[in-house]
Order: sequence, then C-alpha cells, then structure tokens
Amino acid sequence: MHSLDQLIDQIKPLDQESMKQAKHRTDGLLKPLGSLGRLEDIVTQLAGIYRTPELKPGRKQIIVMAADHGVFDEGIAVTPKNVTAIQAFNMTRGLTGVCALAHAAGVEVNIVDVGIDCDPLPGVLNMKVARGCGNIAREPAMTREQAEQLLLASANLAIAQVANGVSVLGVGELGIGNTTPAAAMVSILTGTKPEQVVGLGANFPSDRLHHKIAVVEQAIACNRPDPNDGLDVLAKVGGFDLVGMTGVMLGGAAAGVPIVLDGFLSYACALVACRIAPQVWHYLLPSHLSAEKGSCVALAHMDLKPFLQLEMRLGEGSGAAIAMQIIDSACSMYQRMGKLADDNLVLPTPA
Ligand SMILES: O=C(O)c1ccc[n+]([C@@H]2O[C@H](COP(=O)([O-])O)[C@@H](O)[C@H]2O)c1
Ligand SMILES: Cc1cc2nc[nH]c2cc1C
Repeated sequence: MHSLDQLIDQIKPLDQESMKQAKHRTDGLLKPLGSLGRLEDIVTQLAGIYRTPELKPGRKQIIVMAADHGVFDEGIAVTPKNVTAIQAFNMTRGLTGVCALAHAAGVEVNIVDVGIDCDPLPGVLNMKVARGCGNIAREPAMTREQAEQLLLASANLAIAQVANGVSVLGVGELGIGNTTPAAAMVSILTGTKPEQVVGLGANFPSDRLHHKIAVVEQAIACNRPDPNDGLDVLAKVGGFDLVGMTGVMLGGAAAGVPIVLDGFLSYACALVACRIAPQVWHYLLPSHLSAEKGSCVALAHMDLKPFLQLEMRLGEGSGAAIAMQIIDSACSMYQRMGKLADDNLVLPTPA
C-alpha cells in the first residue's frame, strides 16, 4: 500500500451474505437457539470478515510493537527505560508473558522494533524510526510524515503476514512509559478529562498519580492535537509503538482478517484507527478488560465488550493470545457440532 488513502479505501464493509449464511448455519446447530452466546457472534463476524461462510483454520500471529518514549524523562514510570529493550530481547528467547500464553494457544509472536532506544537486537525485526520518540510534555512525539510512514510500513507488515498465511492477527506492545501517551490519546479521542483515564501503568505509585495526570494535561496543552485527525493525535501525543499497533489494525482490516485487541494501549490505538477509518471497527475483536484505569471509558466509547476479565495489565499481546483460544472455540463449535435437522434428536432403537 503506497498511501494512507489507498489503505483506507481497501477496508471493505463486512460481507452481509456470508454473515447471513453463517448465522443460519449456527442457528441450525444441535443446541437451543443462541445458547452459545458470543461464540455465535464471533462466527458471524468472522464470516463477514473472510467473506465466506466456510471458515478454515489458519495461522494466528501477534505482532508486538516495541518502542521507547521521550516522556519517560518526566518521571511518569517506575520501570527502568532499558526494560523495553531487555523484554524485546526476551521475546526472542520465548521468556515473556505473551510468549508463554501464545505457546498455549498455538500463536506466533512477531516482535518488531519501531523505536527502542538501543542498537538493533538480533532476532527482532528492525523497523526503527528513531531511538525513542519526542517528549510529548514539551514537543510532538514525531513529525506527521514519520507517523504516516510508520503507519503505512506497519500496515504493509500486517498485509505481508496475511499474504504468507496468517488469518488471525493480534496486537501487542512493549514500551516503558507508554500508558502516559495512551492516556492522552484516550482523553482526546473520547473527550474525557485526563484524570479519568490516567492509571498506574506498571505499578506507578498511586500517591504520585497527580504528577502523571499533570504530564498528560501538559502534553495535550502543549501539542493541541486535533481530535478529528487521527494522524495528528498519533504524531503529537502518541509514540512509535502506538503508531505501529494502529498500522497493524488498518493493514489487517485491509487484508481482510480479524484483529484481536489486547490491553489499554491497544484500546487507544483502536480509537485512533477508527477515527482514521471507521470501517476498521467491524474487524476488531476485543479480548480482555485491562485493569488499567481508562479501559472502560475507551471500550465503552467504541461499544466493545471484552470477553474476559482477568485483572491483567501486562500488555505485550498477552490478552490477545488468550482470546485467540476463544476464537478457536467458536470455530470448533461451527465446524464440529451436529445439526438439529439431522437424525441427531433420536435415541438408538433398542436391539
Ligand atoms: O496492557 C495493558 O493494559 C497495560 C497496562 C499497564 C501497563 N502495561 C505495560 O507496561 C508498560 C507501560 O507501563 P508504564 O507504567 O511504564 O507506562 C508497557 O510496556 C505496557 O506493555 C500494559
Ligand atoms: C518486566 C516487565 C515486562 C513488561 N511487559 C510489558 N511491559 C512490561 C513492564 C515490565 C516491568
């Protein structure tokens, strides 16, 4: 995809005929109508996304976008900044939370450096824009051109994965300090005050939360992003990891596969992706409700109801990995259950 307009044009509305056929088939399965609840909705959505009622299993992959944030210098996180690089490397060794959960779900993890503050890491795809983005409390995170180019490159990465056989994409991230820009994005895109969406991230002390709120307020006041212009929001108060995740959402939708969300950072990106291309919404599948403050505000704004509530707040795509098992369960229901109409409602005649 060469331009953002082209990318947006590529995202089609879901195929209504396939959805109708999938729903009809699900209604005819050996169960009371509607009794498998949201599993039934998932199948209908998948049929609309894949544009066929014949659902075939394919590869599942989580793309983890990793980057550092200039706003770290404002003292908004307690984790050392180099943990972004260390954890990105640990992804390649299979040691992180998402790696363990993805293993259980038969999901691939694809780790991408879009702006970690370190030299390129072995085994990590290098799409580094810079070693960390600008400090949003004092300047834009990046230029509009950088945001647009990274958005397109990330969308193209997602499209290439689909061309190589991936049929379900999940989003994940790594970025010490990234709950600060994400809170700014959620605040702007939902019209909610920062104090209602700024949370503790990775264990920020609650008695210093007022400082993190003040930094988000300062970022918004200094950059004045236009809430109607998603790219402006990303460039001014986002970060490279957040642009990367948004690009994967747009690219995955353009390539016609479902996008499984993860935690708070993914909600901020989904909000901006829907602002850039409202049709993306139909391709999104929520996973869990992150424990991060602001999660309910963001999800409610998009009318997305998470499947799971596990009090998780790790990020990395950990919730997406678990939700992919729910998608597999929905497909298994659709493919393996007997039909109401067959001779499945009779007992064998006694010999
Ligand atoms: O996924 C979530 O909802 C989530 C909530 C809080 C923190 N995190 C992770 O923790 C890091 C950001 O936290 P912080 O405190 O450094 O802004 C980043 O690497 C995220 O992956 C993730
Ligand atoms: C150890 C650790 C792992 C993470 N994964 C995502 N964010 C993280 C933050 C920390 C601190």
